[in-house]
Amino acid sequence: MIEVTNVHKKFDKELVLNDVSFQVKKGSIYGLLGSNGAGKTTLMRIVAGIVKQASGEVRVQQEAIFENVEIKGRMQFLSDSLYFLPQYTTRQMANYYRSLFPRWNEERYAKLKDVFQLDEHQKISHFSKGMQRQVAFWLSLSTMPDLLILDEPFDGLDAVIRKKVKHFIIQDVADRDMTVLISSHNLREVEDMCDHIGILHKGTILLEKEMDELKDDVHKIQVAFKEETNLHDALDIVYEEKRGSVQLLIVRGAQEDVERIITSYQPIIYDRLTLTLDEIFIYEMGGVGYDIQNVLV
Ligand SMILES: Nc1ncnc2c1ncn2[C@@H]1O[C@H](COP(=O)(O)OP(=O)(O)OP(=O)(O)O)[C@@H](O)[C@H]1O
Repeated sequence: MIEVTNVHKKFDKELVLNDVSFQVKKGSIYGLLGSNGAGKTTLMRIVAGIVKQASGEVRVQQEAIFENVEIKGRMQFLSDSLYFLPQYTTRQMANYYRSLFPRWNEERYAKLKDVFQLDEHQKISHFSKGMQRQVAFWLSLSTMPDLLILDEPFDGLDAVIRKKVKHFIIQDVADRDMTVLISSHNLREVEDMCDHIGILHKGTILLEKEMDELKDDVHKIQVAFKEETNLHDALDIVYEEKRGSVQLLIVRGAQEDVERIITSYQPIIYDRLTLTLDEIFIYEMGGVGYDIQNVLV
C-alpha cells in the first residue's frame, strides 16, 4: 500500500534521509518513532507527496505519489502544523473539503460532531490548539480516506479525546482496511494502536518490527543450576546478570525453543519475568549500539 524504497533527501548539503526503505501494508497501522530531528516530518511529507525525494521511490497504491491528485483525493495528511483557510468555520471548511474529496461523508461528519462537541459555526482560529487539532481529525475522518498520514497527531489533545480519536482510527482500519502511517517521538503514545513499529534515527531506519513479533521474541528469565552451566552456545543471550547462583537472562528466540533448551539442563530455578516494551526496545537497540531512551519516555 505504501512502499518507500531507498529514499534519500538533502537540505542544502545535509543528508536528512539516508537510504530509507519500509512498507506499510493495506489495513495496518505503522508507527514511525524517532527523537527530535530524526527526519520523521520530512519522511511523512515525502510519503504525502508534498516534498520530493532526491532519489529513491515512493509508491502509494502502486503509483508514484508526488503530484498525484487522484491518490491525494483518497489520502489525508495531518501535519504537525495545521492549516485552515483564514476566517473559516468548521462548517465552511467541511463544505470546502466536500468539494475537494470525492468520498466526503456527511453522516460521518454529523457523528463526529457529537464526539467532539465543538461549535461548527465558530471560527476555527478562535479555537484553542487542541480544539483545532480535533477539527483537523473531524474533517479528515469525514473524508473516509484510504490512507491516513499523521505527524505527531496527539500533541495537545487531552486523554479523553485522544482515546476517542484512536478508537475511530482503529475502527476505520478494521471496517474499511484504512492504512495508517503515524509518527511520534513517544512509543507510549502509539504502542496501543500500531501493529508495526519503525525507528528512525539520524535519517536511517534502525529497527523495524511487527509489534507481536517484538513481544514474542525477547524473554526475560531467571535461572539457577546445580552446577556451573554455560548457556551461551545454546541460547541467543542479549543480556546477562549474576545474582549469587541465580542468573538473570534476556534471551532472543521463540518461547518454546528457549523453554525446551533451558529445561533440558534441568534447572533448579526457572522463572519467566515480564519484559516491558521499553526494555525490549532497549535490548533490541542495544544490539546496534544506539540509545533510544528519548522515544521511550
Ligand atoms: N526546510 C528545511 N530546510 C533545511 N533543513 C530542514 C528543513 N526541514 C527539515 N530540515 C532538517 O532536517 C532534519 C530532520 O528534520 P525533521 O523535521 O524531518 O525531523 P523530525 O524527526 O520530524 O523532528 P521533530 O521530532 O523535532 O519534529 C533536521 O536536521 C532539520 O533541521
